[in-house]
Amino acid sequence: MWLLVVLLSIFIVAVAFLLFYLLRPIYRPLFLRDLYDSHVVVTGGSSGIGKELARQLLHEHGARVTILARNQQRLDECRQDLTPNDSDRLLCLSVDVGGSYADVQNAIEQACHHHGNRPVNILINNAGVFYAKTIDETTPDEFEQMVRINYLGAVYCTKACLPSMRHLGSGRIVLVSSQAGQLGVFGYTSYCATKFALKGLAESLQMELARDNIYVTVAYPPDTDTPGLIEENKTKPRETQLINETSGVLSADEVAKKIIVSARQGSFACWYGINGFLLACLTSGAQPVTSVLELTCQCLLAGLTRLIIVRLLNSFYAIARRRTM
Ligand SMILES: NC(=O)C1=CN([C@@H]2O[C@H](COP(=O)(O)OP(=O)(O)OC[C@H]3O[C@@H](n4cnc5c(N)ncnc54)[C@H](OP(=O)(O)O)[C@@H]3O)[C@@H](O)[C@H]2O)C=CC1
Ligand SMILES: CCCCCCCCCCCCCCCC(=O)[C@@H](N)CO
Repeated sequence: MWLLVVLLSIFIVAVAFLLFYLLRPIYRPLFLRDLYDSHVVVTGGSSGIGKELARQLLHEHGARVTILARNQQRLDECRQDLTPNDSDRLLCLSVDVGGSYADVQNAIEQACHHHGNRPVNILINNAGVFYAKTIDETTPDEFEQMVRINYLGAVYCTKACLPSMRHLGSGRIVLVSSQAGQLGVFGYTSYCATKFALKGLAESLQMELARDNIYVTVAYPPDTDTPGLIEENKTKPRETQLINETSGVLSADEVAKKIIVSARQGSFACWYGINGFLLACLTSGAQPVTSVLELTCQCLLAGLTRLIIVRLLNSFYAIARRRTM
């Protein structure tokens, strides 16, 4: 008798799991309804984190996506990879986001027009360049390029998308910073500054948008396995590499996934792993509160995270002092 009950229970659980799995295509769109057919602009969407964001948004959330990046050949390849059947749900436009504001504005207008005059529901400012070099090795031109693309690019795209978001009465703006936007790191004098700048931008912006039902998210990924990182590693000082290893390397897939979740929830900070969590507590400063649980952790862990970072800084400074040359 008991054996029968146990076998029956196992059978019921197995059938439930099978149904749960088989019915995924039907119930998933119900949960993801809020992104289905919405218009998401991903800057720097032709490579790495941006490409993965575009892929997930298109294929897992049913969104309409516009990718902005410069290199036309890379955009064409990306289009082939993401939509081999040439769907009109993906638009790839060549524009330098850190170039002229008029060009960016024009690209955003074109994007809205292409997607049936849908305003931009979510803007993900992800385009970025990074050269890991000390201040002596970084050229003035590289400093300027990083400020233009990493900072001004985000300002221009945000400014161009805001009027239509305001008109719609809702929206999300994501700024892809980095853990190097939360603490200064050897070899990132130019890069860190542009990533710190995004937090200042985000805090002021969120205050200005308080009445508009538009939420700002800042993402702080650690090293992420992308073509950009492979390029960066070619010139990365050993010191920078050793410091970055503290937080390990993530896949672009993991990084993109949490950016999408955080943007949907309207969380102000998007962090990764235990180091990311502790850094987010340590650097929460005067940022807006979007989760009571996070606020509780920030208050309770303030002293402890400061002690942890001072301990770590000692080891980072030891690495920096050992430099020979
Ligand atoms: N990979 C990592 O370790 C980490 C990355 N980040 C940040 O994540 C973002 C993406 O990084 P990742 O995926 O590695 O980068 P990749 O180098 O792999 O890709 C960068 C993308 O940005 C585009 N881009 C660069 N400059 C411009 C520009 N002026 N106008 C428009 N598009 C531009 C590139 O296309 P094109 O050159 O054709 O314009 C490309 O599509 C960056 O902001 C980076 O700082 C944060 C933490 C860690
Ligand atoms: C109390 C808190 C403890 C937390 C530990 C902090 C560890 C610091 C590690 C710094 C990692 C910086 C990665 C930058 C990645 C990046 O942006 C480049 N790859 C360029 O793209």
